[in-house]
Order: sequence, then structure tokens, then C-alpha cells
Amino acid sequence: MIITDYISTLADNPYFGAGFGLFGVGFGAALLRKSYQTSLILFRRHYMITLEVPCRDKSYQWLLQWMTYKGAKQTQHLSVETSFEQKDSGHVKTKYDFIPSIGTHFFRYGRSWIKVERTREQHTLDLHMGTPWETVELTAFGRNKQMFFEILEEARQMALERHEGKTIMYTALGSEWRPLGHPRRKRPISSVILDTGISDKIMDDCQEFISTPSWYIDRGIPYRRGYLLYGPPGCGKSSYITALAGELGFSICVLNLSERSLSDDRLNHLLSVAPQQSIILLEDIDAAFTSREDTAQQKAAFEGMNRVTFSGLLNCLDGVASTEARILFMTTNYIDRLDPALIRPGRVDLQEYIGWCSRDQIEKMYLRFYDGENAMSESRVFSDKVMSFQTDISPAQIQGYFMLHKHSDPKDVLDNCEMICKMRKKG
Ligand SMILES: Nc1ncnc2c1ncn2[C@@H]1O[C@H](COP(=O)(O)OP(=O)(O)OP(=O)(O)O)[C@@H](O)[C@H]1O
Repeated sequence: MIITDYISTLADNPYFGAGFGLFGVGFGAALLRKSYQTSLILFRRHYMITLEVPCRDKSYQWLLQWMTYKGAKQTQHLSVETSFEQKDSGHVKTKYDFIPSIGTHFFRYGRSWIKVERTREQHTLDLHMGTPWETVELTAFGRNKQMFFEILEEARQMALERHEGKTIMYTALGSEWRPLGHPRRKRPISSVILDTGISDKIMDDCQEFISTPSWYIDRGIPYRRGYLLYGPPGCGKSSYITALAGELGFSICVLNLSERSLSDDRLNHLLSVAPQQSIILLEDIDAAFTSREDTAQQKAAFEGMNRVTFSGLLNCLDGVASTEARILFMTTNYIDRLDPALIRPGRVDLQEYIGWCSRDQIEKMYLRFYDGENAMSESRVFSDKVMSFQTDISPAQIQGYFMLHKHSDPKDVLDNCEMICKMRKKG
């Protein structure tokens, strides 16, 4: 009784009525907001698709390029990426690419709209690169993931087309491979003139290796092949490997074993994450390690120079078998300084001496540089003269000499041959 009296007095109280009304409005608004949020979440969950691409992923760079070409026209908020491109004429051109900046952008892709959110974490670093952590998130209506596959594939194709006819050189940065400068134009294999049969022998071996993965896998043999090119400087070891990579459509990952920050673990990691279809190149391998039979004094000179140990390197070379072809090239000027363990079969499967010019090489080099009507006979005279010096001549010396006589008469070229001996051994 007392309670009903109390309620009826409250109902008559205008302040209470107004308060209750306000409470009702607030409650209603909160309910509306909550249900709006819930339905938004449900809508996003069931009717929208999202793709997050972190900067560590391989497709991140492709996607940025894709956004540069597809999206930059459709947004007004841009950041710039400056690059230099060398033309065939040698002229260097500066290029500015506009990438949609950090923030939210809307692009049209086919008939759909996509929201592209590029974010950069101020407090998180990509520890390997030392750069701020970035992600790109794509959001679209619908449930069809196919669109994202198409975008990634388009971005990948775009990246491949940019590199068509080029050889990409990679260098190790932290625990990752990063392109070193711009992709270079492929060097024609015919421009590197080695002694008869050597070029074909290496090329055939590589091609045979690449085309027979199942042969290795069926027999439980690790699917990798090691090559050693040795010989005096300036005879074409590096040039040949570059040309070979171009011919095979491979990129080149150059590793400097003398680098101080390279540890056994990092080397192992780098070898296992090398880009697909790439040649790993360890140049001047003798500079990093000497033969174990060398004197203690010599050993001491190398100890502490870097953190890759000899046994660490051997382990890395023997590393985990992968289904991806691994082609590793080593070069040295001094094969006798190498430890036999480093070049035993399995680590080095094919070794070739790339030596001083033979008569045949000299003639072929002449014909590559001069193509007058008497070039054939001139090339023979030229090679006779060079051979008569009875001294070791490298192709780099011959190339250096021809460069001095770019526009000279053949007669001048033949008459001044002695200059070749004065050229530095490596051009
Ligand atoms: N066999 C060759 N045919 C054509 N050009 C060559 C040849 N050998 C060397 N050259 C030229 O000489 C220069 C030096 O050659 P390269 O660096 O390939 O020699 P290398 O044997 O790797 O020397 P190093 O042992 O010092 O590294 C290049 O410009 C290259 O074009």
C-alpha cells in the first residue's frame, strides 16, 4: 500500500517525469548506438572483405607499385619516391613516382570500390630493416576473395614486366635480400668470350640442372649445384655469371663473406630465403678464408676479420635441401688458397678455369668490336701480333685497348698493339 502510494506521488511529480524521460532518451540513444555498432560489425564480418599486407611480405613492394600506377591518379594525397634510370645512351634520368600517402584512399577497381588504408606504426620498427612498420589494408564490399587474388597477381605481373629484359642484383640487408640499384639490362652471353666450349659447358650444365628437379628429389639428392670459376683477374668470371643469369632469366644475389656483420646464422638464413630463380654469388672466396693447411700466421691475419666461420660456411653450403633450385657460384683468383673441403663435389660440382686470352678469343673479341669488310683477315693479323708478345693478356686488357680505339682505322688498331701490354691487367 505504502509503495503504491509512493509510486503514484512520484508519477505526479513533474521533475521525476522529466528525469525519467531523459533517462529513457539516453537509454534509447545508447541502445541505438550499440545496435548500430553491432550491425556494422556484423555487416563488415559478413558483407565486406579485408586484406592486410604487412611490409615484410614479398607482395608489399609490388602492391605499392600497383598503387602507384592504378591508384595515384584517383587520390590527391601522395608521397613521392625518387629514382634514377639510366637510358641506353648512358643518360641518367630522374623519375618521380607518386604513391598514395599514409592514410585512407578510395580506388575504383573494375566495378567495385576499394578502400585502401596505408598505415605506418610510429613505435614499431621492422627490426631487420630499421624502418617503421607499415601495412596496407584493402577493404571491399562483397565476399569474393577472387578480387584480391587478381589485384596481387596484377601487381606481380606489373613488377615482372618492369624487369623484363633486365637482371636484378640483390644484396643482403639485415636478414633480407634487397635489390641493389636498378635492374640492369641483360648482358648478352655472346658478349663474354671465353675459350672454346667453356661457356656452352657451364650453360648446358645449368640448364640441365634446372630442368631436372625430380631426378634429384627421387634420389634424395639435395637440389642444388655449386660452381667455381677461377683464374686471373679481368678474364670474365663476373661478366660471365651476369650474362648467364640474364640468359637463364635469373637474378643474382651477391654475398660478401668478408662483411663484418655476417654471422653463420645470418648466412644460413640468407641462403634459405634467397629470392626464387636466383644465382647466389660468393665473389673472391679466397679473401674470406684461407686453406686450413696454411700457416698459423696467415690464419691469424684472417681470424676476427669476420664472424662467418669456415665450418659455418660449409654447413650453410650443405644446408637444408629445398625443392627450389639453388645455384651457387664462387669465384677466386687463387684456387690453391682454397681449402679442399670447400670445393669438394657436392659443394662445388663444376669448376672451370677462366684464363688468359687464347688466339681464338682474341680474334672473336676483335670481330665483336670491328665489323669492316676485311675484319676477318684483320682479326687474324691482330691475334698473330698479340700472341707474338708472348705474355699473358686478359680480355679486360684487350677491351681497354679497343675502347681507346673506338673510332680508329683498323690500320691504327693493328699498328699500335704493343699498347695492350701497357694496359692494366684488369680494364
Ligand atoms: N672473356 C671476356 N669477354 C669479354 N669481355 C671480358 C672478358 N673478360 C673480361 N672482360 C671485360 O673485362 C672487364 C672485367 O671483367 P670481369 O670483372 O668479368 O673479370 P673477372 O675475371 O671477374 O675479374 P676479377 O677476378 O678481378 O673479379 C669487364 O668490363 C668485361 O667486360
